[in-house]
Amino acid sequence: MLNYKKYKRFQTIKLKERTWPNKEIEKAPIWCSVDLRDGNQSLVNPMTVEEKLDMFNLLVKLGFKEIEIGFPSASHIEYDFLRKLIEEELIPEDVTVQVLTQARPHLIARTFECLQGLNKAIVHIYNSTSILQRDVVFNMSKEDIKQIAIEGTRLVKQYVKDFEGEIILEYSPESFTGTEVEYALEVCNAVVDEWDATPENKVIINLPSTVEMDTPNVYADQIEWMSNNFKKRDSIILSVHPHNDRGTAVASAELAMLAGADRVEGTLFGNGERTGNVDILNIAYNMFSQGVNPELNLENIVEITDVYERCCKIPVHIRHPYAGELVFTAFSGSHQDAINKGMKKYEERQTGIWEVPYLPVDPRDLGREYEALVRINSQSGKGGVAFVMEHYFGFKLPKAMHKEFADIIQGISEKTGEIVPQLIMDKFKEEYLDRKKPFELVKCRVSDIQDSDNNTRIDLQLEYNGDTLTLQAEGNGPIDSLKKALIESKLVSTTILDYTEHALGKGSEAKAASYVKIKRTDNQVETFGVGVDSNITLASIKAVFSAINRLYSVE
Ligand SMILES: CC(=O)SCCNC(=O)CCNC(=O)[C@H](O)C(C)(C)COP(=O)(O)OP(=O)(O)OC[C@H]1O[C@@H](n2cnc3c(N)ncnc32)[C@H](O)[C@@H]1OP(=O)(O)O
Ligand SMILES: CC(C)C(=O)C(=O)O
Repeated sequence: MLNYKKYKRFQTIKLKERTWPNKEIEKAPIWCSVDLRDGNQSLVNPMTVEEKLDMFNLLVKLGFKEIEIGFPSASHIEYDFLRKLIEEELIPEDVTVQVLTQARPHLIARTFECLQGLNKAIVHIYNSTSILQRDVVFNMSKEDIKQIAIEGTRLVKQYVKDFEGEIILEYSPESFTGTEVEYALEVCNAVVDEWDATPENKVIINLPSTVEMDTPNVYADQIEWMSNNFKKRDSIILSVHPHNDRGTAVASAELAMLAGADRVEGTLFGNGERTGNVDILNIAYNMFSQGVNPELNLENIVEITDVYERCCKIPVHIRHPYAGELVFTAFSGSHQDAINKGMKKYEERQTGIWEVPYLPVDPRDLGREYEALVRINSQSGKGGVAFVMEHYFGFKLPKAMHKEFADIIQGISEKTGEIVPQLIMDKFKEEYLDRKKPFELVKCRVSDIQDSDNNTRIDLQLEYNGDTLTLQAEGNGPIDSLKKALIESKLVSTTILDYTEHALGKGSEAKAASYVKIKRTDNQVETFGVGVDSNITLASIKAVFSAINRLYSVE
């Protein structure tokens, strides 16, 4: 049995009048990407300077205005990367870079050395305040730990005096979720005081769930409690930095925003220590899917995925929210049917409001294609096959024909697994368009006539079981004339039950696709036939022979 008694629950807080459950996310927070720092420090092989630059450029393109570019005092690569950004003037004017350092004198000194020449930066200092780390890592009292934060702030302040650019301070009581809130508050208030923060010169107080330890509602309570109890709330930008140990970082960030967070730190696809940071794309697309402007340029998820996979060397999972290869794909019949119908209604209604079953967002808004919405295997149904025929090849099969063709396709997919669109089309040709036995239409002339009973004459040349046949008849229209010619030939006995057609393609290249449903009167078997031709009359005649060939093919 699992030894669950080995674990204890961390204290929750008893918030009496929490307000966050009644709120909604109405605007984007200040986003800060920590891909180049928290994301990078968790990689098997941290990014090279070139890869960091690729990632930085992507983040700028996505519209991040605050980017933690690294921990310059940690390594040469980190240091050199910031120097490159500064010396080659690669930081756009509206982007503020952020650098992380422990609240330790030599690391702060090195950080400021690296920052020289920059107009504006966020200097992010941290020390762990958690009960556990105070004990096992530092073996220090609460007061001593608070002094690390105060001393770090004092040092930054000193360096700022000789620094030509603007410095914003960010302070993180690292492992906040393992810290008593009262103590975290005491440390943060001390930093705010030491910095002399004012509403005009705000300090960023970042409350990380360095390790996600509880359900998102507990994190939200902690954030709301802190937000309500800061001495100088108006002088603070309240930031959160959720990790994903329990797999609920996105929910934690969202509830924290309801609870008062102004700013969210996270990464693309949630890369970061252990199970990662919060996935900023996920939160942003969630907002977008609820009609809230995420204030990031997220139109091209394919490009975002490519750069991320290249720089981090981590593949994006096929089921990753919004980005995964399969997240807009249905294999199962009932989902395919609902998507197919929903897409048709969406196109017909033209309301501009997206409402399609199973698809929380329009894949095209993210730079994804509709084709991948439906893929066919043995779990698929007739709606899915019809969707593929229409969206890949332009054939709008009549509703009554869906089952007939889907059954043929399922017969194959049950044996072979997934069946790709081109194979579906190949089968469609084999079954309907290319049948030449027992009848092959060699020539066909349809002419208008002046007759009291009939207005059309048809002349046909056919190959039939190795013989050449010529048939002709008069009727009201081409199909009626054809029907009469076939009856007179006595080779078949059929009734035409249904007929539809539509244009295939556009402009001068357009063809007609015709569908007929025919019944064999001797055995009552019914089937569809399909004909395609640039001449609409010929398309319908071909459709009749397609159906007849299907009905008589086994003889
Ligand atoms: C939650 C987070 O993600 S925080 C960010 C973590 N990121 C990184 O650590 C990546 C970059 N880090 C590094 O390159 C290195 O760890 C450095 C440069 C920061 C420090 O390197 P070193 O001093 O050689 O080693 P190390 O990290 O093991 O230092 C541990 C010491 O720092 C102390 N320490 C750790 N954090 C702090 C802090 N915020 N303030 C003061 N002391 C600290 C520890 O108590 C320990 O002290 P001890 O040597 O007396 O036992
Ligand atoms: C430095 C801090 C913000 C951090 O990365 C964390 O706590 O996870």
